[in-house]
Amino acid sequence: MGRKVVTVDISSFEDRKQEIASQLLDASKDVGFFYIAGHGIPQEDFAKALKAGQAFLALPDDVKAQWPFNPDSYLGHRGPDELETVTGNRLWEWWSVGRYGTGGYDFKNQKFAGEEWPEVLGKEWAQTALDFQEKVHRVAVTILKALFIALGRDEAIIDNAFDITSEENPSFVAWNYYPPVTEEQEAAAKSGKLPPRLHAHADMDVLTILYQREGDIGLEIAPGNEIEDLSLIEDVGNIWNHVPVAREWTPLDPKPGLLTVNIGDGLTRWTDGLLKSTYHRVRAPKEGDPKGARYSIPYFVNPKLNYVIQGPEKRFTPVTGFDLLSKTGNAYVARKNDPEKTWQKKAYTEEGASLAASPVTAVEA
Ligand SMILES: O=C(O)CCC(=O)C(=O)O
Ligand SMILES: [Fe+2]
Repeated sequence: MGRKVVTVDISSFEDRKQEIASQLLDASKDVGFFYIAGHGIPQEDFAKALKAGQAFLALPDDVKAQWPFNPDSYLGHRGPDELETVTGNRLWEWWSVGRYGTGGYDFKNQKFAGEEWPEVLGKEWAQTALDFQEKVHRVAVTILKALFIALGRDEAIIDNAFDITSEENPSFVAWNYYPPVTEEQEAAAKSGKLPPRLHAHADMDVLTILYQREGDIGLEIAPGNEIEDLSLIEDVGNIWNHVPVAREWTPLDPKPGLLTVNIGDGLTRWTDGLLKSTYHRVRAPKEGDPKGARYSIPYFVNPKLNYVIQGPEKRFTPVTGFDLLSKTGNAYVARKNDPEKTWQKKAYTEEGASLAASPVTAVEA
């Protein structure tokens, strides 16, 4: 069985709007993940952004702890307590910044409170993060406009809701770091007990633009029946909250020069379920896989803090940009702080058990 994963070339958008729009709509109604060519971002920009993230992640834990994860803005550092239950090793680490670094919210004035950057890395660091966000944001806006054109909706809505210059713009860039595989993890993997490096989830945002480092395999998607369960999207705090079992996983490996893009829960809500937010995970390394560190750079695109999104059919309750972030962020923290670790145990047992299932191959289109 194959699943069609499409590559859409978005170059010369003004001249090819309709063609790009219909290709993106097909990809988004079906698989919800696609590759983007012709995005215009040179390879050295990705290399520079990767280096910036690596520089932060290489700092000592007590330094990184100065920028703890803020569950309302979804910004900051997560990692030291993300230990998996089988071997006790750290599986995953995360650092994210928006237009104002990791600055929190000023609730009274409904905007970001001020800039906060890791000055320990020098002044250039912030500029690199800002430049990168600007470039990927442009790609995101093009894709969202194309989808709105395909749906017969006003593309000017996109310029307004995703205005990068607004003090209410909460879109952000993140770096995922998956440490090298330890001997204990290799042993656990052989007996099929190692959980995924990043467990199955759907993104909470409207759109995610993902840079995957060349050679860093492991990303898998599970489109299909599961996305029909729209009650999971109705719960805004859904991200990470439930454990999909017995899914069929399709590898979505990095392709040189292409970006990987996926529809998030926010766009599923905004289109009354038409565009699909798809489960994905980073599987545990298998025998014969590279044992080194893995990195990826997602850019999560969200509407302005007070911007309300709801589909024309009003199938889901309206939510703001702030809701999408804070409800998922706070659900994550609550789950992590559960002394019984109920969710983690369930996730690791059930997902670990389904790892052996043979994947469904991606068919190029
Ligand atoms: O590391 C990857 O390839 C995927 C990351 C991801 O799904 C996420 O950050 O939401
Ligand atoms: Fe994701």
